[in-house]
Amino acid sequence: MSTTVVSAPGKVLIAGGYLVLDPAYTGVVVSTSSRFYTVISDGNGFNPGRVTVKSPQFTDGLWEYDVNVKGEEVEVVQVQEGEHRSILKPRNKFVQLAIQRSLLLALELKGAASLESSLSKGLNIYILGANDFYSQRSALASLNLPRTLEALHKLTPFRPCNVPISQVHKTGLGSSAALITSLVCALLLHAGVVSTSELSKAELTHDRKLVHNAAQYVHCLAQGKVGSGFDVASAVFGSQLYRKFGPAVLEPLMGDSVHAKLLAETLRPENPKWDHEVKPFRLPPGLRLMLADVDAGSDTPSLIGKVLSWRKNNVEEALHVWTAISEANSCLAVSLNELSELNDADPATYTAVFTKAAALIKAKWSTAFEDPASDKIVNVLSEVATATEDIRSGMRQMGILADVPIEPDEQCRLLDACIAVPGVIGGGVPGAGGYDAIWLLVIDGGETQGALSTVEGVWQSWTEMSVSPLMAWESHEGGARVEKIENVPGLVEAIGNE
Ligand SMILES: Nc1ncnc2c1ncn2[C@@H]1O[C@H](COP(=O)(O)OP(=O)(O)OP(=O)(O)O)[C@@H](O)[C@H]1O
Ligand SMILES: C[C@@](O)(CCOP(=O)(O)O)CC(=O)O
Repeated sequence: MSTTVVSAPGKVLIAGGYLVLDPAYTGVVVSTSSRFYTVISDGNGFNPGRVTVKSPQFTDGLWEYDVNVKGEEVEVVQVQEGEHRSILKPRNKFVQLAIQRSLLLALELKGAASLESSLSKGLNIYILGANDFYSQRSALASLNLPRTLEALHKLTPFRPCNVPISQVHKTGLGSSAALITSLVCALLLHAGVVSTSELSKAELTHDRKLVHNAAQYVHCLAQGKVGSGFDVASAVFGSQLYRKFGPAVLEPLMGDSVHAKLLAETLRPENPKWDHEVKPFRLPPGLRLMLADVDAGSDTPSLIGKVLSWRKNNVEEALHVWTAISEANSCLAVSLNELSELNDADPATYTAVFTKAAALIKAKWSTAFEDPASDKIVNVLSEVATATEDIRSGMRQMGILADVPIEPDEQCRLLDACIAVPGVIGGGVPGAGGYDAIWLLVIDGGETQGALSTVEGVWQSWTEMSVSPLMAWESHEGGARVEKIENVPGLVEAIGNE
């Protein structure tokens, strides 16, 4: 059987942090051009049922499993034999659960003979994350390279991190959600549960929904909790306005083991208990997402715990703040969509406005255009800017009230400096906030680079915190997708060099 390759993008929650944990609110999530890749091929046939998983970027990135189909069960046991039999090999709960539950679903939907046949030669699986998922500061420093996009492009794709997986410095793009999505989707594709043709369709097909439900389930199980799931949803479907599903749908499946029939019944897309909402979305033409990793990462679970307990103990105050943030979040989504519509209606005027606005600070926009068509476009652009400012002030207020550093002063100063650059529309702290990252929306100056290079200059010369750019922009390829291995720069080499 041929090689199966599936990629899934990372994410940036530009609006809706915390609120999206409650299905009453939606989040605006942008999926990134930086992706996780899973490559599956048949083994050499000496060990039927042996599944070998390698993550060549990590010093401990090797896990071997023996998979046995036993009646209505799929047993996945980590292989412990080898040179150092007395030392238990490290486990990878995320990977092991993805394999067990995906193959159990395949058993129910394709039958034992089909599953046994796809495992008959064993499977070799490679998992690789784009460099953006892991901080490249030390790599740049060791090569004497500056922290710039140009320098990042010089690094080998999928470069080894030279540490065990538990010690890697993640950048917040959602490595575990992108990994689980690419792995679950690749396994379901390799086992014939979903098809390349269905996954290639632009619409939200049955197959894509099944991948979503399965990946969402495995991710929740591996994390030991049902979060909002915006990260898995964007890894599967791409940029979107997301509303969380009620956790009740997964309750019957959260135990240590699960019956194949119940698994398939629960995960099938027609199950009405899957009540999440995915409204596909994309950033308007001419706007580019810029991301930077800021040195000290924050502990998201403890931030979440504190915010949720503040909300529980201060119901009215929290409702007031969340309502204001939610209104600003909606304004952001509506005005971004409106810009896309204005471009569709009159691309020439749209491009002319963007070209002129790119060179101006926001305060000058309102007086720079005289004709009504341009005026309309620049007004909506200003609404985007205002919405990002309103979101930031709401998030800062929530941080103060809940005593949590959502947009701490250091991040606030950095964002203010970036947003003052001509051509920068707005920005914020992604997701839960804290000290770990910032995002910006910038007018894409094309060849001239404009705001992009000025912002990079601000980041490079920033001394209060160490700021390092990420290469990602918005994914134009949507969510999870089937790849040809030779079309992904560096992938063959990353696997071959190992
Ligand atoms: N390249 C990889 N290969 C195998 N497993 C990986 C890889 N990257 C991440 N993982 C798995 O994902 C787990 C990390 O999950 P965790 O929830 O801490 O990350 P995250 O919060 O998604 O990361 P991020 O900071 O990128 O948002 C690791 O412990 C490991 O099990
Ligand atoms: C705080 C929260 O709403 C967003 C966390 O996002 P991030 O992992 O910081 O990008 C939690 C969640 O939605 O799971």
